[in-house]
Amino acid sequence: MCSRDCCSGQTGKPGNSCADKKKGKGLSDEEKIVPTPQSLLYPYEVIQEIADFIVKGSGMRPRIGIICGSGLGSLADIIQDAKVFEYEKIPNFPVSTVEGHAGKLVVGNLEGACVMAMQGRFHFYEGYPLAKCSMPVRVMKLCGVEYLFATNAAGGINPKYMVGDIMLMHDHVNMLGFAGNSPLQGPNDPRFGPRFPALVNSYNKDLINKALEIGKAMGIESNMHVGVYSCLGGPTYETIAELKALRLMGVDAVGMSTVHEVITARHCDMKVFAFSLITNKCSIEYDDKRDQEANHEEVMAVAKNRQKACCELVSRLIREIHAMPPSGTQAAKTGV
Ligand SMILES: O=P(O)(O)O[C@H]1O[C@H](CO)[C@@H](O)[C@H]1O
Ligand code: HPA
Repeated sequence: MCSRDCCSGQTGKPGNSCADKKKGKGLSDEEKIVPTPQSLLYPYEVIQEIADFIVKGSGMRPRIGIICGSGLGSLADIIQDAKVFEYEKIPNFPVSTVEGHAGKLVVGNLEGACVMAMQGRFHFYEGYPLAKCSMPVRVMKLCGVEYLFATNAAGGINPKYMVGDIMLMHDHVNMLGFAGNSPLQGPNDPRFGPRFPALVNSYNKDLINKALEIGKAMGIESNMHVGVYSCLGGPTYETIAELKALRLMGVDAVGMSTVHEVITARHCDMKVFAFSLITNKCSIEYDDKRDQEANHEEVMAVAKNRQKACCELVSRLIREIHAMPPSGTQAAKTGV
């Protein structure tokens, strides 16, 4: 008997079990054109298999997960005693298709803490459903990760933001959610989290405050902000009218990622720290004479220039977390 929501109560009917559907047997025309709900793409057991592969393959049980934004892959290069998994070699893992996203998962030690870092994330515009884009966050959870560090390259809408500044995210506007899309769409598996997760206080205030202190100690406080990020579907950069609308909504920085990862992390009760590296200023006036069209080469170049500061911020924050006692039972597990 299958316990999944998609076929519970249907066990007596040939062609209606998950196994039959996988084999493509007995589907009506109507069923064939109905898309699979997002949450059924990666059932708990498949996520568990991927997590087991990583924990066994690395011999480590990470406590902190890092997602490297465009051009910020060097965050994973500073990990020591690293075990590197290419995405192609991880069972059931998607592949990275965007320049500046190497497609490697790095597990090792950073500032004494065991971490796992994604050198390459998955975006909606690559053609992946949101649940697939954020599936690695659930893998992190089942590996034992308590803290998600999500980083991104973003355009600065707040006129005070300069190229190279760092914006600590304290909230988001989920534009893909406004359009009716969510990584949590479909039957809910309570082993991950509740049907209706709350998202207020998603971005851990203690970690934001610690990061601000670290920024001060690094002498970059005037290049650091706390603000609101919004994710659009991409791959086009925004029109001026869209940027004006986002600014009216209180958005400070815009990108094409992170929000669905944060939603997935909060659903399974991970603590979240996220920041945007401002790689370009978004022009929100039609008569702006400056040549400010966003482009990915510029995004990558700015990220490369600022990677040292980003690495230092992440390292120092991880050092502080490592000094704190583990909060959950998962984290209390050491070794494999
Ligand atoms: O959000 P990350 O992955 O850092 O990348 C940002 O940079 C790319 C556009 O230049 C988009 O993918 C946008 O989301
Ligand atoms: N818009 C959307 N995504 C981005 C941008 C931008 O201006 N810069 C980097 N990623």
